[in-house]
Amino acid sequence: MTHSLPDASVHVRDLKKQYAVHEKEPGFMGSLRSFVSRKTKYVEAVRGVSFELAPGEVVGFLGPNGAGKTTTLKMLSGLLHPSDGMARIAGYEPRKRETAFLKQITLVMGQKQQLIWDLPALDSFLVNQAIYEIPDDQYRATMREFTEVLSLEGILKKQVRKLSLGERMKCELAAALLHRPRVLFLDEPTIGLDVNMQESVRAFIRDYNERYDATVILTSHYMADVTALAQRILVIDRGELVFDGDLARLAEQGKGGKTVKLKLREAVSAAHLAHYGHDVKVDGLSAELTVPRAEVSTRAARLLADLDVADLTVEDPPIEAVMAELFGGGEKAGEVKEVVSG
Ligand SMILES: Nc1ncnc2c1ncn2[C@@H]1O[C@H](COP(=O)(O)OP(=O)(O)OP(=O)(O)O)[C@@H](O)[C@H]1O
Repeated sequence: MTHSLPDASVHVRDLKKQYAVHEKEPGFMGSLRSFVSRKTKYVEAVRGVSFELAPGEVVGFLGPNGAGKTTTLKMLSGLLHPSDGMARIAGYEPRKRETAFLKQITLVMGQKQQLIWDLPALDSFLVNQAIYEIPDDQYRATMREFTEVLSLEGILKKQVRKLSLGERMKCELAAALLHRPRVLFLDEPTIGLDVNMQESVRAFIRDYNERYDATVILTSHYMADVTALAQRILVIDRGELVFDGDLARLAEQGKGGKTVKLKLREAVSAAHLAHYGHDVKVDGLSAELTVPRAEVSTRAARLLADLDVADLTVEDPPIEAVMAELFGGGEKAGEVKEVVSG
């Protein structure tokens, strides 16, 4: 399909967001005291993030809880004003929220809904058609396409409140993309969905990206979403970008070594395999063990020389393991500076 569409590139330079949080001590006296001396905390949620995305690029935006992902996406879609720095999306400055900009983007938040609860999804679609001034023929064509790719037949006329979570999420995505935006900010679009539904949502995003050459920034706690869709990964930690590169390079950041998988012709005990590596697992004639990254070739050569091996493969650890190793799986909030203003 050919398009004469505007450039869907994303430029972000030194973007920052500081939240001011006014604190109040508990109880009535606390309320009174807060009239006299208000305690304000500043949360440095995003601390100078820079990156560029080419049109049509799909990136996974990862990081531990509270790292600043949602805050960044809200700034890029113009919902939040940055405290400092610059963003340019498809040639527009998001903070201005110009109509032409809003027609080029969408923000989908898996935990928030935009569909009207008591009406069928179709009614919300018509509202969006009016808001985004979608011509009738384009609306019909997009509806046909989405109905097929997302299997929406039969659910569009049901009250949204009566849909399952997965059905509702499919309608949410359709509503959010009905105006055919070129830049997609997807914040946990598959959260809470079962594995099959996650796969349908992924297939839809992939199809949309290919059809419209859309640029996509995707956050997800399900690494399968990221590995299935993104060529490039951005990792944010405590408000700062700590990694920008492809998945394989991210896997190399882990110190946990590589996984060697073996198919053996003769059974070998786990204790014996422990001479070649750690985290040994044996299941009949299949075994796996972890070996240090720098010694993969020498250990593999020793395994092949010493044992009756039918097949040997070397794999990077799953990306979940790398992320858990990098961030310890713990929660990290933005850094807090305490200031008292009277
Ligand atoms: N409205 C707000 N006021 C004050 N602090 C906020 C506000 N929104 C977010 N924060 C704080 O800013 C930091 C970044 O939050 P953000 O929601 O952007 O992180 P996240 O990476 O999306 O996290 P998660 O993966 O848990 O959704 C956190 O410390 C959070 O508590």
